[in-house]
Amino acid sequence: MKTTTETNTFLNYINGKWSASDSREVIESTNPANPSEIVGSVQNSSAQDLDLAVQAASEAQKKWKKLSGAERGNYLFKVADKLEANIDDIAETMTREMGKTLPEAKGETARGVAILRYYAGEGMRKEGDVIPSTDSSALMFSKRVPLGVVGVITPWNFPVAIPLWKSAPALIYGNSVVLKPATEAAVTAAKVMDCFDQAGFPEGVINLVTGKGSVIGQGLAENKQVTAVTFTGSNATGNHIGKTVAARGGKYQLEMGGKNPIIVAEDCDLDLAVDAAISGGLKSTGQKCTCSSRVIVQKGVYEKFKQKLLAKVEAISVGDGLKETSWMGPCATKGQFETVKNYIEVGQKEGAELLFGGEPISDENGGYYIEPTIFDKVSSSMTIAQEEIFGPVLALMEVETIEEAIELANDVEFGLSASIFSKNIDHILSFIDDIEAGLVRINSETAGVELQAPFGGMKASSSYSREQGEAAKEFFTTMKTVFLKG
Ligand SMILES: NC(=O)C1=CN([C@@H]2O[C@H](COP(=O)(O)OP(=O)(O)OC[C@H]3O[C@@H](n4cnc5c(N)ncnc54)[C@H](OP(=O)(O)O)[C@@H]3O)[C@@H](O)[C@H]2O)C=CC1
Ligand SMILES: O=C(O)CCC(=O)C(=O)O
Repeated sequence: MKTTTETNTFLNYINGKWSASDSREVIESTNPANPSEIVGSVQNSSAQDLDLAVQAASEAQKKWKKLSGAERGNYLFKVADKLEANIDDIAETMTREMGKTLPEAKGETARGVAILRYYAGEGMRKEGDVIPSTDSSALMFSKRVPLGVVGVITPWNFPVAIPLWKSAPALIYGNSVVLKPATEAAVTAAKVMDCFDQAGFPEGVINLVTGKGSVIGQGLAENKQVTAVTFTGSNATGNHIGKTVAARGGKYQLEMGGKNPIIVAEDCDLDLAVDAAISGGLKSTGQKCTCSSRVIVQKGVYEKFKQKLLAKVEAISVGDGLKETSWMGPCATKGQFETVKNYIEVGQKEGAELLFGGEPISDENGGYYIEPTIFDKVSSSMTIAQEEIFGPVLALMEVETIEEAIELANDVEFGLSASIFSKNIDHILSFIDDIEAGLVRINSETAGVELQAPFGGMKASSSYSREQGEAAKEFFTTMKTVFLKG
């Protein structure tokens, strides 16, 4: 990877070459556990840089789509090997850049390797169906074909997995890619891109352009040569991108927020439910769109659940994600830290009872740490029960019945993931039927995504499309229906 090593500056990757932006400006990416440490600088790219990348991608796609699926898959297998070889460096960079603990960062990078291998294999799978024609002397079949250039706009919370679960399927189905990663995690993205470079990917097939969302992300959304845009991030940005791409007739896919409930029924294994609330709600400092943020507990076990939860949350160690002793790292950015503090204040003002935590943790390096926080007596109309906090905050809500629990669980604008802890098959079946969520989890935490299964939400969480697994084919290809007669 070409970096100017003295300053640890990372370049754009356009048409198979590492290049500086014509703006000659860089943006510093800092460590949320130690904000005075600069992890690296990335290019503050201009609209002209983006144009070059889109042109390169458009040109390269013409040859790339002509390769067989197996040939494209071989390239992805090579990238997977490079990523695996660099797992320690990339995971450490991720921890230093966005704060996630090192074991979580290693797990995510290993997931990236598995994603690449899964989609590499996809190059050998079927790309259409034979459909009987009413004309007995004709052959009729459908054939999936690539879209063209795909714009990939990604957030900072999964800086390896999300760029890969969008780019790998785009590539295997014959598209070329321009990736615009979140600025807060762009150094990690540059290191992932280096794996494509080391694997000898043909020039222009995948490109990286870093810079401001309002310039590079917006530019991808507006550019008519970019046939499709896939996005994960906030609802405000996602909805804006959706409108922009739709207005020029492009295809888009949006994965956005969640306000995921976990229902704890009286008949469940309470210890399992407690562990799931903690793991699903507080891992990654609550910065997952699949995080549990509302814990809806049946009256009969409410007090017992609360005491068990408190005992375990008290034992959570917060600190630099690079330290083995840290179970929970800092918030990823100063902005995120301020947002979470603000939600905690609003929760108290609106009458929720602060049961545990709620304070920033002072630290000699000025890291963006917040105590794991539990609110009691939360009602559905409160802001902390409605809006995505993206921080280590759990809201406890008490209900009498499972019907009431499901109604409460559905009383939000989001519908990404939802979980129930119960041993009662009737409760479980009505939960599966009535819950408004794309991911329905029984006796398991709300977070946790399997790369071979469809991923996405209902209501405001997604644009009704699904990504990952076989579902990716729907978004990253279009269909030809061929009627062949001799
Ligand atoms: N669903 C999820 O997984 C995620 C949800 N969020 C939610 O979003 C909140 C804010 O986080 P934030 O990082 O600001 O999320 P954003 O949605 O603003 O950022 C996500 C991506 O979009 C880019 N972007 C920003 N503005 C535009 C634009 N006008 N056009 C095109 N692309 C753009 C960003 O670039 P740049 O980084 O340069 O701004 C980044 O690459 C969080 O508190 C959380 O609630 C955040 C991350 C992931
Ligand atoms: O839970 C996961 O593994 C993925 C979550 C996710 O996609 C997100 O937070 O953006």
